[in-house]
Amino acid sequence: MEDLFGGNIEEKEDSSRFFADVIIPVPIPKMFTYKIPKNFRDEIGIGFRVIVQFGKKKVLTGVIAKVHQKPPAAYEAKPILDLLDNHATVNPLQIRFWAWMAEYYCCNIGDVMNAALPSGLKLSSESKIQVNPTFDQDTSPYPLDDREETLLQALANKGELSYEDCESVLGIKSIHPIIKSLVIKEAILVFEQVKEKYSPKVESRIRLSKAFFTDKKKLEKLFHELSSKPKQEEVLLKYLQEVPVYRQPELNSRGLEKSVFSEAGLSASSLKTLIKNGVLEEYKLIISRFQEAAPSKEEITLSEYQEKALVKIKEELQEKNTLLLHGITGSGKTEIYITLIKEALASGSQVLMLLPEIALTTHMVGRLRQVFGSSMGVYHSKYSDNERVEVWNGVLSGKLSFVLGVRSSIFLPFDSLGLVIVDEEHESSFKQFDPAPRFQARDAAIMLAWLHQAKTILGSATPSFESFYNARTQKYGYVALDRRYGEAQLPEYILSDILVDKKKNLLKLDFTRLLRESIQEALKNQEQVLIFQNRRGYSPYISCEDCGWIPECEHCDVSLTYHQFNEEMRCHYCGFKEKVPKTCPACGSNKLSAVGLGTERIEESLSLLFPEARVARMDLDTTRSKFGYQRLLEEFGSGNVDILVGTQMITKGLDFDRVTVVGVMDADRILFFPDFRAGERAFQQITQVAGRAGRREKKGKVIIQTRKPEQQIFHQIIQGDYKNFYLQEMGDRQRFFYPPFVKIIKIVTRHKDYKVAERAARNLHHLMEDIPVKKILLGPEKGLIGKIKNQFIFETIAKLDKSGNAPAQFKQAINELINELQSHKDFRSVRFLIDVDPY
Ligand SMILES: Nc1ncnc2c1ncn2[C@@H]1O[C@H](COP(=O)(O)OP(=O)(O)OP(=O)(O)O)[C@@H](O)[C@H]1O
Ligand SMILES: [Zn+2]
Repeated sequence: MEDLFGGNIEEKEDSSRFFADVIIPVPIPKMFTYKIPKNFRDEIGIGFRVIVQFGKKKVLTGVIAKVHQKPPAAYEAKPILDLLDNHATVNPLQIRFWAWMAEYYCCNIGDVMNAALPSGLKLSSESKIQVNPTFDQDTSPYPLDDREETLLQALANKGELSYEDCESVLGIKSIHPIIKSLVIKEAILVFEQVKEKYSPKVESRIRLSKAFFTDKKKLEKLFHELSSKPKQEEVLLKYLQEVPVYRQPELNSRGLEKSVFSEAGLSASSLKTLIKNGVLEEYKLIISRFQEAAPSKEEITLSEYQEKALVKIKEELQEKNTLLLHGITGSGKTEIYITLIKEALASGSQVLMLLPEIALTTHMVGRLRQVFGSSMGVYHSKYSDNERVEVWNGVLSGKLSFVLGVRSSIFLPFDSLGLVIVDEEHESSFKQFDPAPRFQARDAAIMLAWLHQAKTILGSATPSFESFYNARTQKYGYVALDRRYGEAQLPEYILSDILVDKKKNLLKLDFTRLLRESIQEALKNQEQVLIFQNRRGYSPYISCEDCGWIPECEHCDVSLTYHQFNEEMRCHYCGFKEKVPKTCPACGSNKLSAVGLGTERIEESLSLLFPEARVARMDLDTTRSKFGYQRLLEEFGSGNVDILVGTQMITKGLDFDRVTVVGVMDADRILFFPDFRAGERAFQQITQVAGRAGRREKKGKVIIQTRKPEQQIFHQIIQGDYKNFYLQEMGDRQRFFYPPFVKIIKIVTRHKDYKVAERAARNLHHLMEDIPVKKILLGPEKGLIGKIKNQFIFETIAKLDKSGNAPAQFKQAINELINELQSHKDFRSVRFLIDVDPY
């Protein structure tokens, strides 16, 4: 940088130069050393955010990992351009955690930083800027200078500006100090992608106009006039009844939510007239997600069994750091967590509770909010970036000592965790597949807890085999809770043979007679039904009855899924879509038929079979909008829906009173999936969805449709015989070298040219054979899906001996091999991905 920081003067002071190692959010496997300008030297420290130049033009936010006096040997250190904080935004424990994650999951610490920090905390030349909707210049305590005002004006006109736009608006080169200042003044928000743009929730409210509010006489006169207009009078009376402004004048400024009037059945046009005549006024209030909510007083009393489990948990945690709470569906694990969280908070520790994305419902949030009020933060991926920044800062300032969140909440700036809870720990969505870091949030949470010397509780009705294995080998503590709370009993299971019904002509629209009759019965009793099929869309594919042609994605090696709703064929891997062909492009036949079962088709069949029932569907396609999932749950909860069809979204955590029948449409599909965990997953998914039935007095019924009812797994599910199922599967895993007996690392090679991808994968494979650790290498093989988004995919699977440091050695070696290969000109554009524990 020119002489922004008085470069000339610094030259003379060589001996007192200081340097900082900075983590920057780029996929490069190291930190960069920058020079600390003299004017920052006393203020800067580990975990502070700084603005640095990277490459020729880029400006990035980095985080300081280390301050020292050693200049880099290979390059001339550039100066840090600016300091964004006057305190650490990231604490040293987090930096250790990031470093651990980068090493364990074979990625760059910059990738971890990128995943960890919300984009609002990462100002860069790629950032976009918007006005903070809650900013009000008239009431803001911070005056703006001319340039800031110009920029704000431009933002107000344009809606958003890129970093470069900001530079050209003001005609200057280094825009970051101005942006930084506006962020501090809370006038603007920084974001990364357009979809993140923050629009706050606004509520329309009504209050009494000043003239009437301050002058009682005037109001009396008004009532006199309104006596001939009873509807308007009614509206005004309602307001004064809800907001007694004469007894408590301070209440008027907040007024009353507008919807209160319509909900009370009062005339909307009268309200409008009163506003027009200046009696009432309407204003907009921005609703924060972080409303002050006071905990409610209500105390929970644990049942005898819950109490026993609690005592045992505490006992076990005296010795063990991690504990598996194996409590059947509906056993009341949540209430046990609540008691433990309360105790941890009372002792001054922080608490983190992780839930899978789709289990983080209003219901769960509401339940915990009742107990913990606004000292609890909620961290959800559907929240805007700005809301995530608020939670981050809440944890940093100590305002939020308890966070309930999805997998990314492990990155929040906790500094004294005492307890970490991972609920539904078996859930596969704790694993992040793309992009790097490809971490398993449950495993990472255990590491995080260890760094804090905190305890971890893993909870599930159907534990993952890894966790159960760790419990059986005494690495984890173990507490079982095998009784449902209250009077509720486990449901009755019935296997329904699809082939038998088919032969007898009893199969109608893919429903066996038993399932149809059970649904009918439930409907008659005004009970609710869940139908589970883990496949969205109408049908997995369509096919020509004459020549067998199947439409495929142009960019991926998969067939297109038929979505009847908008008459489209869609690729579930890259989003490619096209209209459904009228005739077969291969042979011209017009006999194209839908093959297989998706949720859309089941929804349609249900409407045909039960025309009087209200049917709804819950899958990725119906829950894309921010509140889509929530709305469906509310509809179902309030009884507006009789039958809910869904993918694995309906298997998690739902706790509704009136569900008595659960149908599993096609259990074989889950069971015969080509993956070593198919059995484990089938056990988990079927048990979990079954667990939604009969959670109150009335016993539930679960009907499993299958073509192979003799399969042993079904009988183990029915008997709740997790242990024997586990033992049997573990025998196979040991014989065929699968986790938890070995460590698996998957190495993926991708390139747009098939030959190049294959050759690179082969080369790497050969090189890996020479890594001197005990291992089995499988591959390289075309991926299960051979091409995604025009990139051909080859995979090698390494199975490593878990003992000793074989995995660590292997990881280090592959990183080096990949670097070596990539320096070869043929392979420069090949992408190699390493996925540690890829399941
Ligand atoms: N001590 C208690 N007092 C009152 N109600 C309770 C108590 N314990 C549990 N419940 C109620 O029992 C039901 C089941 O509890 P909860 O949802 O915590 O089960 P769970 O173990 O999480 O089940 P799942 O694994 O199926 O989600 C809930 O409606 C809950 O409110
Ligand atoms: Zn595709």
